[in-house]
Amino acid sequence: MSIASVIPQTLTIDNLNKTFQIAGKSVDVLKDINLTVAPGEFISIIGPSGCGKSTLLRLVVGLERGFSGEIRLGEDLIEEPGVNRGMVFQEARLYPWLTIEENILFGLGKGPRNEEKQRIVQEHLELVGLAGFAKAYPYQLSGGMQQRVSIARALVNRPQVLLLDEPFGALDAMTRITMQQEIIRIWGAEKTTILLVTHDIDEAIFLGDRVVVMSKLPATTKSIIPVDLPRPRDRNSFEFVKIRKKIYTEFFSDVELPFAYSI
Ligand SMILES: Nc1ncnc2c1ncn2[C@@H]1O[C@H](COP(=O)(O)OP(=O)(O)OP(=O)(O)O)[C@@H](O)[C@H]1O
Repeated sequence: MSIASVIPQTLTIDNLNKTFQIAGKSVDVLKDINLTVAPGEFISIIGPSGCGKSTLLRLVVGLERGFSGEIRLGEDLIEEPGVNRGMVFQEARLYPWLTIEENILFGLGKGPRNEEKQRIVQEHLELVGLAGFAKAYPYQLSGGMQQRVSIARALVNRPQVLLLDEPFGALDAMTRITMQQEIIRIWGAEKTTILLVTHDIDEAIFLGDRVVVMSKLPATTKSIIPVDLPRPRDRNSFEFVKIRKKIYTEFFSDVELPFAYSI
């Protein structure tokens, strides 16, 4: 049975604009972003470096203030962090002096009673395939295992929306592919809505129900490409390669390349 008991609601991003002050100048980073994410949908987000992908996730998780437009989960406006959203960053960000179970417990906060907390932590360790590592310390785990712990910590409050900011960026190619399969397994079990930022176009297609391609600054949603392929996906299938080509074309349409490059 799934750990999640809360049915995810629609995430709505309406006319979102975000400006930063950088070196005394106003820089428009996000411009008129509109995106409606269905409950349980998996959205991949790609775009040029510095276009505002992380900013978008930080706005959805409630870490960033001072924007115009609206972000809603169901009927509720998002204005600050809350347990209905969890975030995983590129690096695992675990506390090195705490064991794996203590790291996950830390994410759980004050809510449940002690025995209940132990049960929840154990369930999440099993969910991410680390049942035997409760008493280990982060330094005793590989990078991929540490990242699984941070996924467990983000899921422990049963968030409706999981925000993944290049979560596999620091991993080697082999571990990365394993983690992609793991996240699909966890998503299948939990039915959590997921927004994933990645620089890897294949990863975006392998994982997402739709791929959002953002433009360079000020970033808009340049195109949203559905990936209507059954899972598990074959990265070498004709249909996959066709979508990859379409996304490459979209991705590079406003980017000047420093050398001759054929897509
Ligand atoms: N706290 C901040 N204060 C001022 N400017 C910021 C802040 N955070 C981000 N920015 C600026 O906003 C823009 C977008 O940054 P962001 O990190 O969201 O981009 P990104 O698309 O995630 O980049 P990358 O793909 O390289 O990780 C950049 O120009 C950055 O300098």
